[in-house]
Amino acid sequence: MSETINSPRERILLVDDDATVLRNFRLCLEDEGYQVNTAPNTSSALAAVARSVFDVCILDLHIGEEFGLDLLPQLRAAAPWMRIIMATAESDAAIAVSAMRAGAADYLIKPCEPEKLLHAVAQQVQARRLERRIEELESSRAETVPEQLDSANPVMGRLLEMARQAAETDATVLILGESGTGKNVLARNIHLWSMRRKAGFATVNCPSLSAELLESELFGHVKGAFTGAHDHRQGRVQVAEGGTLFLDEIGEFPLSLQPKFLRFLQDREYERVGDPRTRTADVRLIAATNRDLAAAVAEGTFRNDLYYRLNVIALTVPALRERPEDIPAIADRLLASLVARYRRPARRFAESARNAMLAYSWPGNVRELANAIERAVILCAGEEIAYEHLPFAAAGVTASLASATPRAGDPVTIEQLERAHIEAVLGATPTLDVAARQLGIDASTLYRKRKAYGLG
Ligand SMILES: Nc1ncnc2c1ncn2[C@@H]1O[C@H](COP(=O)(O)OP(=O)(O)OP(=O)(O)O)[C@@H](O)[C@H]1O
Repeated sequence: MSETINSPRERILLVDDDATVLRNFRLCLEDEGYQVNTAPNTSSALAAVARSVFDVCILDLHIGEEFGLDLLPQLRAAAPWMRIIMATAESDAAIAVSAMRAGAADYLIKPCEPEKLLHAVAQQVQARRLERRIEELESSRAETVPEQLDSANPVMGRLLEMARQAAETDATVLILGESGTGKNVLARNIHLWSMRRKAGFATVNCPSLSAELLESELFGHVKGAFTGAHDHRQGRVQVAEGGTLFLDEIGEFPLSLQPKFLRFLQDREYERVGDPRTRTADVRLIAATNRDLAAAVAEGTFRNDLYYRLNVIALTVPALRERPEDIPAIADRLLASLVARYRRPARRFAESARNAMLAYSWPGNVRELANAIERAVILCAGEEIAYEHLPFAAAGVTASLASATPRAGDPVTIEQLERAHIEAVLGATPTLDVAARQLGIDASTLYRKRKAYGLG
């Protein structure tokens, strides 16, 4: 599949044996921006529905020798979400009633003026959009408005720039980074920055399901496909049609299902569980993981070819300790939203709290910061959140460190500032080498400075 700029356009299927009607309807609908496919008989209509996802179908009552009302239940079974408008040359109330009973959404009398056709289609498209929106809301996480993403940190700033550029294309994006750094948030923002923003964003949480259930969750299943499959079910791929499919924790994707997923990634083709018909999807893929996928490939738990297919644009979200300059702004935003949620009096952070938040290494990243602030908002009875309200005691950041840590602009010497910075970085990183890389100096220089400042 080509990686092109794509807008979410509703797909319409026209089923009619009259070539002139097909042509006229098609031109009229395409002019309006719809994506239109035509089928001159029932078998090609069923084949089209099996291949692609349509939002609306205009079904002629008489298709040559065939009767549209006979095809209606088959179309409904193959594509229960598709809104069907029956079209006929005669105004016959009895047929209209039968069509509606059989599941048609509307009824159109031919010949009809373009305005009438467009009006009827627009009504059904609107209904489909609403349904999709509900499906999307149900499938997405509780907080549907993604957090604002900007950064004062140059590495994170470049990453956001790349993410915005990638959002304009259909390229697959792989988001890497420690747990809690905001990979989900970034994925949802990429969707919102893209042309696909009006269509669905569906998340699949890979580790929460067995290989069988994950396959059905992704691609859907038909009734009776396996024990417990009491009904047809559309997969997340279909919920995301025209939009974005987000695979969270792709590193945990079951090895046995990886070949099927690789094929989907390459061709956007798939089958529902229990249904041999091949379908195509129009979705953009974003995947995220906190695992080292290259290591998983080396261990044999992740397919090499899948890794290369996913790794088109890789964005590594830095840990919070690597972008401390973002802590104040994120903390302020979190404070404002949590205060509103809990209707609590806290309005600002005391200096001691700000210093402690800057000095701490946040191994759980933004998630841990959010939890700490949530706790503080609940505990704080006044307007100012102080060091005491933050859950640091157990984490090893002392009040004296917090209150004594100098910041840029404070009336302190460069040495005092350097010492505090080195101490904080040493506390936040696992090894001297990592600390040296973060500080932008070589390990031997850091070793000397550590000794000189008496930092152990
Ligand atoms: N820039 C931000 N501003 C405010 N809150 C944020 C920001 N980034 C992340 N968060 C919050 O931090 C928490 C963790 O974010 P998210 O779930 O996106 O992280 P993740 O990297 O996907 O985590 P995991 O790897 O565990 O799935 C969420 O509650 C999210 O709302």
